[in-house]
Amino acid sequence: MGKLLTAIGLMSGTSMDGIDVALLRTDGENVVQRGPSAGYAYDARFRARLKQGLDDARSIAVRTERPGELAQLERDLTLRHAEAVESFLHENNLLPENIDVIGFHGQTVLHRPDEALTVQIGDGDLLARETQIDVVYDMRANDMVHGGQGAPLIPAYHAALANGLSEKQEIDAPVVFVNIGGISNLTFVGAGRRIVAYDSGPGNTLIDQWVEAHAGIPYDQGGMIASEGTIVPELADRYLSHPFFTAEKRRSLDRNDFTPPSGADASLADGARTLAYVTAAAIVKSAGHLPEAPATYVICGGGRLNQTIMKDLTRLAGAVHGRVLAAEALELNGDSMEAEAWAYLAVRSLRGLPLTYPETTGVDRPVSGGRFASKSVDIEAQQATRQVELP
Ligand SMILES: Nc1ncnc2c1ncn2[C@@H]1O[C@H](COP(=O)(O)OP(=O)(O)OP(=O)(O)O)[C@@H](O)[C@H]1O
Ligand SMILES: CC(=O)N[C@H]1[C@@H]2OC[C@@H](O2)[C@@H](O)[C@@H]1O[C@H](C)C(=O)O
Repeated sequence: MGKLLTAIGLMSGTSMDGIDVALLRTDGENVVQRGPSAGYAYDARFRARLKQGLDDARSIAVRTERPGELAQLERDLTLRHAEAVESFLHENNLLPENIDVIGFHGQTVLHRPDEALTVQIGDGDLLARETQIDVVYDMRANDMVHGGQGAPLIPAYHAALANGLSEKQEIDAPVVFVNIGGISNLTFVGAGRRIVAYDSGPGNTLIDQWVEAHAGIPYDQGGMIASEGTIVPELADRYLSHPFFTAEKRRSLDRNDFTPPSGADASLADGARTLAYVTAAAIVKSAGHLPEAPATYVICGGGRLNQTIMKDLTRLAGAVHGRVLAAEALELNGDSMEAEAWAYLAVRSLRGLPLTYPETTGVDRPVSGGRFASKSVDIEAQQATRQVELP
């Protein structure tokens, strides 16, 4: 066992609903001690700025470019993360010196794996300065440099969690972890801890876009709207016949890879119902590319709170002998898992351990990643300046 470090993970996912924060003590390998977690929601104005940021990012050709308002947005996003850390520490009676490292995801504003281009805005140096905690950030870039899709990165953490679960008798192997966020992704954990992972299709983004456009609300709480509708088969087929599902190679997704239906395609309830079905069916369809049919599906991410998705998933996976469980049924936290993962990955990065593998992102060989921002860089810089100024 390596030295245990205390890490905070920060995730602002593709749903752009807020910042998830989680504390973890870990050696970056098998020891995972989960601590408190919290979510800090964005206000509607900031969400709108983030959405505008996706448009501004479309013209980026080199990943350091920040066209339009992106530079200011990156600064404001980072400061919001610093505030989230400050609140989290305060709420849990912790001090910056109790934390060894922060794993900072930032916000994905552009993801084009076919062009080896992925951009997460988030200024690690500024966050380290503001929080007075060392930061590891920009964790997707090195994977892409080595031929990977740059996503998903959570599988290494899923594998560590599966290790803890394997002692529980009630779990039938093989297990697949499914994260239903804005986009959905899955991690298969097979015999000998073999992990196979990829993005599995649209998650909540299409549903969110649909109910926002036609009901003025950010998401379909509990899947209530969907529960009153009927599946429109032609619309479902349009999504499920996308070449993404039949391609030879698994490809990671950008938020904009699937576009929402038009108002003419369905009523509000039927549209929500159809998109919930598409989310569930996409997961089971994508699971068809795994080495074996999963016996247990562990569902994480906000989509597990949409009961219509969960009912469809239970039925569709059940038809191929898979049992569907929400993360909480295994005493895991489906809301904070991604933030926990970023804490875990930060510790792996510090230790030079791989973050990604050929069977998770398609990378050439297992590679580590992440950039390091020291909390003390400024003090050193100031001291250097003072020395220069001495007569
Ligand atoms: N109570 C609820 N009922 C139904 N859906 C919900 C509920 N709470 C959250 N969601 C859905 O979950 C989404 C947020 O999920 P999550 O936080 O897992 O996504 P994310 O981390 O932003 O995305 P990704 O994993 O793709 O990066 C919301 O946009 C919403 O659609
Ligand atoms: C480029 C990017 O930010 N991708 C996200 C997104 O949200 C879900 C899915 O698409 C996954 O590939 C990834 O996030 C998760 C947390 C990951 O990297 O594991």
